[in-house]
Amino acid sequence: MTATIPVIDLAPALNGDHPARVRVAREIDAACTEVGFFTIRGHGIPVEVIERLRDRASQFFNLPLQEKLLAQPEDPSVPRGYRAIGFEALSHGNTIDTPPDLKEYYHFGRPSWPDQPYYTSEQGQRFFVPNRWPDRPADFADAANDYYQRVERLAEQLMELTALALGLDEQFFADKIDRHITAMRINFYPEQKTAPEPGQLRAGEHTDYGLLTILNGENKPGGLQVQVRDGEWIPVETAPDTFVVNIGDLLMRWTNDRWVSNVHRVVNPPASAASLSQRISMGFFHHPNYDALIESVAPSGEARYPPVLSGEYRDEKYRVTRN
Ligand SMILES: O=C(O)CCC(=O)C(=O)O
Ligand SMILES: [Fe+2]
Repeated sequence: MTATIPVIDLAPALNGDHPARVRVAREIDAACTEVGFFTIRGHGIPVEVIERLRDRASQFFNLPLQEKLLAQPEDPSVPRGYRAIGFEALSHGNTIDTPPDLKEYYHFGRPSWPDQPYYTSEQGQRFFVPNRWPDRPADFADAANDYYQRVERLAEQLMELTALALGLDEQFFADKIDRHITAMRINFYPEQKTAPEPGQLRAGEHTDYGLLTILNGENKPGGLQVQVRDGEWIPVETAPDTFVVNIGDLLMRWTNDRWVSNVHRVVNPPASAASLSQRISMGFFHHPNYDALIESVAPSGEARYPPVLSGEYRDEKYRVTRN
């Protein structure tokens, strides 16, 4: 039987009593154990918020390249602003050698933070980097900040359910994510006017790095696929008012491999549709406080990974995926 991505309705957990939360947590546990991906509805984020950011992103990415490049930091290690095709190969994070991804992206984080050493020290500045916004469209920043803040709240709620699903206190993760270093990326996969190089994809196969990725995608030719247990690649449907949630490496390590940070990729559109197939996806890469130590907690038994610091893990992944 072909595996499918489970759809989980969050509404009973967000509005309901403890037994309702436990039922939803069980669904999350099953999905993360089996495939590491699930789709959520009933999440409470208005579709207008999603559509507004999608629309502003589309306006930006359809500007001339010269104008977009004004929003590209010169220093390649700055994780903010615009990045053009050729900058990144995600597969390198999993030591697979491919040509660069056929995507552009816009990288941003929270708009502001407290004036405290955790954020402003030399180390803090690696993770709390001022956003960079283009002149056009004028309210791109507003749309992005609104979206970021709403999904940030959703991530907190999902981490409470995650703790419940793992048999931990619901607040287990609270002090590990209260100063999180989450970045968002809006990925733009342009139409393909020339054939890709051998082995070149919109996004090469990879696993994500952090806790949970919360992604709003688009069902277009040349979309997201996840590799299931028997090695088969299956498509991940992404309706406009839902999010795809997948777990990242740090959460997999935290669960001592009970949950799987699964391999996924974005394929090329078929040649017949390639010149018409723009696609946008918007990913919130929830990542713990940079000083959180990730040690396997569940289930008990011998830890399969040495402890790792959240911030170090992210920096190393950014370094190796830069093309
Ligand atoms: O575009 C997508 O649907 C997924 C992109 C992705 O996996 C990523 O940016 O990590
Ligand atoms: Fe990914």
